[in-house]
Amino acid sequence: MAAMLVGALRRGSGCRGGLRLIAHSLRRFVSTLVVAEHEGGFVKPSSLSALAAAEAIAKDNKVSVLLGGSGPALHKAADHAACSHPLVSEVLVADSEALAHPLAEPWAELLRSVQQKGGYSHVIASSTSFGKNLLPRAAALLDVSPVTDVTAVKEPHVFVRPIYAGNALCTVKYTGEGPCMMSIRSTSFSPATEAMSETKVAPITQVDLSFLSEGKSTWVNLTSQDTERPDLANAPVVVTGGRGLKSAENFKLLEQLAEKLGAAVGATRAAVDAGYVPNDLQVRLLVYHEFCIMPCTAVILASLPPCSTSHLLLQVHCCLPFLNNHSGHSLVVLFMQCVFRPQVGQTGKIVAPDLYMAFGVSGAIQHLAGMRDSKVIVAVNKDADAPIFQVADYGLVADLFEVLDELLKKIPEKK
Ligand SMILES: Cc1cc2nc3c(=O)[nH]c(=O)nc-3n(C[C@H](O)[C@H](O)[C@H](O)COP(=O)(O)OP(=O)(O)OC[C@H]3O[C@@H](n4cnc5c(N)ncnc54)[C@H](O)[C@@H]3O)c2cc1C
Repeated sequence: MAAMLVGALRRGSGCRGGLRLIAHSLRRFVSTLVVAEHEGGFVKPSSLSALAAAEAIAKDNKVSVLLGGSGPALHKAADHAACSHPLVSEVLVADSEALAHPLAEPWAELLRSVQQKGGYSHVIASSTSFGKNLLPRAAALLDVSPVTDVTAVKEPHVFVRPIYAGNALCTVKYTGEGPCMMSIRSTSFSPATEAMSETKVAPITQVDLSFLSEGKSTWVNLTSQDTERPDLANAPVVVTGGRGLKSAENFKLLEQLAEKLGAAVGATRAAVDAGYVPNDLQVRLLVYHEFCIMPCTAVILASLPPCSTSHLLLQVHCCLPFLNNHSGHSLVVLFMQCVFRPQVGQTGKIVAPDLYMAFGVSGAIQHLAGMRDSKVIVAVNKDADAPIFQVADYGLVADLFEVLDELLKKIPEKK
């Protein structure tokens, strides 16, 4: 129906009043599927931002929330989703062990199936590691081209997204067939703060998962370091150090400050590469079956430098068609080790905390791309011409070691 209406609009048939009527009818057919992530029985803040993006598409958007996983936490999160936003009209729950981990393969199948049944005009996921991994794969299955990293919605099919490491913003119009699949930068869409009335709790429906087949990838293990520090991506205060810190020993001063402020610690790529920052090591082991691997390809995969999960998985997915073309062996096991770094920027995390403090950071565009949306930016640098001062709300031209020393003396311990 919506496609027919678009056709009529494109042909320009009818009088202006008729067109207005058609455009009005078209708006009524906006319906959105939000792929939600959850943790500890609650929908994650980044997915609540995806709901805010759905509202930006149309005030009368009919929103379905898709949640997957298994166990009581999933059902608790479904209850949360059902009353998380006034536009949510239904919550779809996919309860299966196969969806308990963020493996793109079964999730992409799920998304394709739910989309084909629901015929949504839009599908939204957050630009998290999971969303970035899932969306292109699901879009390929549905034969559409996704719009990624959307920061603003101008019209239902017109979006703003950053290009050139966030140095420019471009407005793009999605002209493809439905659905319009998009990932959004959660820092650009504030989740609704008003509580929903109890009468507006959306119904929860179980998704039929009979189509799920045994996939080619299996989740084996995840080990991660527990830390009491807030997660870098969601922390309200971030304290970041750059190459100006000069050593891993000095970086500990920054950690002491973060401790006192209850802040997350970030770093520039230069500081990470110089080895100033302890890495949070996470090891993810994936097993890929049924395709062959050429020795030279194995070398490429094994020598990947430490990088973010999404970056690493993207590279592996890019290799898959190549691997499949060289069949000959039936089982291949790839051990992928992924180091999660506290790096902020184009190739690191995108953050937008209430307070961002940068010590000894020059402000390269690749770094600014990851933090320029922070509400208040404080920069300490001994070079008055450092580009970081162009985005800073408060800038201090000073030796960072003197400033850190004074701050550590004056700020009381966190209770
Ligand atoms: C494709 C690509 C992707 C990239 N992605 C990222 C990314 O995601 N994140 C990222 O951060 N970078 C990224 N980079 C690297 C980026 O270009 C810069 O090299 C990096 O951000 C610089 O880090 P820095 O500011 O710590 O170091 P520098 O540029 O060396 O700056 C150090 C600063 O410390 C100051 N300083 C030194 N001593 C003191 C002192 N005692 N007191 C006060 N100030 C002092 C200096 O004046 C200087 O301004 C990327 C680069 C490329 C090519």
